[in-house]
Amino acid sequence: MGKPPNVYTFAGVAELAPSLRAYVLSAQNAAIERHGTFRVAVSGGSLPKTLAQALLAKSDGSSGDVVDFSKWEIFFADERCVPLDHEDSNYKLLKDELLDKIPKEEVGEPKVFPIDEQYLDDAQEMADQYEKALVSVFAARDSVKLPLFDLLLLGCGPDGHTCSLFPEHPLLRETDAWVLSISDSPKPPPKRITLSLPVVCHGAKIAFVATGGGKKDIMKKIFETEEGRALPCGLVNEGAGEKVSWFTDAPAVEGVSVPRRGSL
Ligand SMILES: O=C1O[C@H](COP(=O)(O)O)[C@@H](O)[C@H](O)[C@H]1O
Repeated sequence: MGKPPNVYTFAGVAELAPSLRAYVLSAQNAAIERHGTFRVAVSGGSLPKTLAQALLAKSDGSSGDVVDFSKWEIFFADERCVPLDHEDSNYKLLKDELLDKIPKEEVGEPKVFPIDEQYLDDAQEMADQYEKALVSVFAARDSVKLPLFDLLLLGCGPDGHTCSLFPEHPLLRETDAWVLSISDSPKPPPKRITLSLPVVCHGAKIAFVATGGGKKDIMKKIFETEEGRALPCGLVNEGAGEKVSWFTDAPAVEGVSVPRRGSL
């Protein structure tokens, strides 16, 4: 690995949210400058709530602190094979926490890429169709080896999983596909689709948000042990190095020694 990931720590979520906002908007502004759009992959779990707290806050009025949702293309880092209005749906979670609360007249409306509900019974077909959606946005599969997300916003499960990439699962060895299916997820629901590890690590920027005392043990494992470095979150740290930033609160990293603590 080159340079290690950045780890930012705040007293709590209220203190973390403004820095997450600054980080996301810096990625947004750079992406719009580069290619006119901001392509983001978003996780479910605890992330959408914190993200909403960051993005729905009032702007400080500076030129860089403007959310331009009209330029956002939002994809799902992983999704459960359930209807879009199901309690387990990552899309529903994002919709309830963030999308439905966006003041569209002020900051525009993002283009969102949910799963296609007609493939709910067939996780592999669902993954193939989602990959096709990525191909249509990120150019032809043959000409682009991997899709380049401007930013991936990820969670870290208490077992070290991220997206729907679970510890020791054979999907971690996948090197070719962009989107994978899983039918034996150890965390319910069992049928899901997920971005592959190479796609995650290829992202221009990758942010993990891990908050609360419930993450302390897994953070210790990821940052302090060999075993933890082989967990999905550890593999992203290893594969993407300094492109990775961890947004944590004090309870999540209490007593954890991290390689590089920074301030934004
Ligand atoms: O099942 C999932 O869990 C992870 C982690 O969730 P968290 O609540 O511990 O933050 C999440 O990132 C992923 O998108 C989701 O499908």
